[in-house]
Amino acid sequence: MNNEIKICGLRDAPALDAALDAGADLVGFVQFPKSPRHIALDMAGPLSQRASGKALRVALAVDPDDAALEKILAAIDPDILQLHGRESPQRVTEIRHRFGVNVMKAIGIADAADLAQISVYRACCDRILVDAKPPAMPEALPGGNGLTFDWQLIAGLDDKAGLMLSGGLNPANVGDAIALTGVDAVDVSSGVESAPGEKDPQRIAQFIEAARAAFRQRAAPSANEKAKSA
Ligand SMILES: O=C(O)c1ccccc1N[C@@H]1O[C@H](COP(=O)(O)O)[C@@H](O)[C@H]1O
Repeated sequence: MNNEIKICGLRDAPALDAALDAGADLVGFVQFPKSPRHIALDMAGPLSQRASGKALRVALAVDPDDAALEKILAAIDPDILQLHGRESPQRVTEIRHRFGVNVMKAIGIADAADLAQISVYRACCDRILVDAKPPAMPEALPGGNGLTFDWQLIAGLDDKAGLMLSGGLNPANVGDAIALTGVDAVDVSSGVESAPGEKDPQRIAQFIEAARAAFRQRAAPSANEKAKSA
């Protein structure tokens, strides 16, 4: 993973095109009927085809059984399956082997104790997504709640390889999130919307511009380093 930006929860061609035109590296299609970002498979399939070859296509599912997965993978043909539920490491391993799909497992982070899950899932996943832990309310979604968590927890990790940061990111805070945590990849959903499920093309472009600027800034040598090498 190298300086990647994912725009998730795309439900129509204008929103998808806004993400692709602005340079999104990954685009996500949510398969979770309780979410305002859920998209029916007969619509997700053509959208995914439209993105093929332009960005990596991510299908997001929450504790899917094999029958649901078969349908999701057949319709969306994703490059990556994002598992955003309570899937155990054993279930993730089973899914990867049974379906031959790359898996990104979402891990909810609220405090330092949650970080242990990163190494547990690293052993069985292709990528890890760190997200804010959902609030303990029956109506809360497993993700897409627009909530941030303490980024210092990620900043303090020795190994950030393969980590994608999400949770409450938006055009105004993504630059700080990248600078502070040092991650190579970010993901956003509700932070680029005008209303739940309604993507805002301008906010998508602003988010991608801000994230790219932060990645560039990090790659640029500091004035101190320049002076030393002169
Ligand atoms: O977006 C949703 O509705 C959703 C539903 C169920 C599981 C995950 C969901 N979204 C993912 O959550 C994170 C953070 O989202 P946000 O930026 O805080 O809104 C992101 O990976 C979304 O793809």
